[in-house]
Amino acid sequence: MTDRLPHEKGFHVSWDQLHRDARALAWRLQDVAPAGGEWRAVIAITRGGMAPAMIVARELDIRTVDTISVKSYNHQTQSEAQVIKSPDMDLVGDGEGVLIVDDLVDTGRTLKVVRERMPKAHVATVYAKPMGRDMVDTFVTEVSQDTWIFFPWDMALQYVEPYRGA
Ligand SMILES: O=P(O)(O)OC[C@H]1O[C@H](OP(=O)(O)OP(=O)(O)O)[C@H](O)[C@@H]1O
Ligand code: HPA
Ligand SMILES: [Mg+2]
Repeated sequence: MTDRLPHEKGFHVSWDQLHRDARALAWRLQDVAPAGGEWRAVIAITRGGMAPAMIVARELDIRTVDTISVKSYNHQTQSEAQVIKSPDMDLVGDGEGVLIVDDLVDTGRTLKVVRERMPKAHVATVYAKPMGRDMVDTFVTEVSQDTWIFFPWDMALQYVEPYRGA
């Protein structure tokens, strides 16, 4: 995971916005569905991919959903990703006809290891940053590399002081 501290900008996503954007992703995916029009399964990249994957699976009426879990390790400046939970590989095979969903691509490290496992799968994210964009087949919104995306599951409503105090 990239450190959020050096990021210049923040892009705050509400549940409502995420729902709309994940639906927009499903809409785009309809047009690139495999021959016959059906994806065999959705694979969510945990944990951030689970909410978008649920929405996409609902919109496209895909009932088979599995997960892959990828953990990033930081060894000083070098960061690498490892699969710590695989989907059912009998189901997934080489990924043909399978849709992989994540909330965003940033550096592309997560998707690199996922793609190695399922080279023929279609990879979709809701948001994308330029460094990782080429790892994704379909996405909805691009933000700049120096933007940190804040997701609704990491946020809480909070009181804010008015601009002018009493
Ligand atoms: O393109 P990358 O640089 O690899 O970054 C993108 C990944 O980082 C975040 O997941 P994270 O590993 O923080 O775990 P989480 O989904 O459980 O929050 C995000 O949900 C993506 O999966
Ligand atoms: O911009 C981001 N937001 C949340 N999680 C992330 N993981 C990598 N980049 C990001
Ligand atoms: Mg993630």
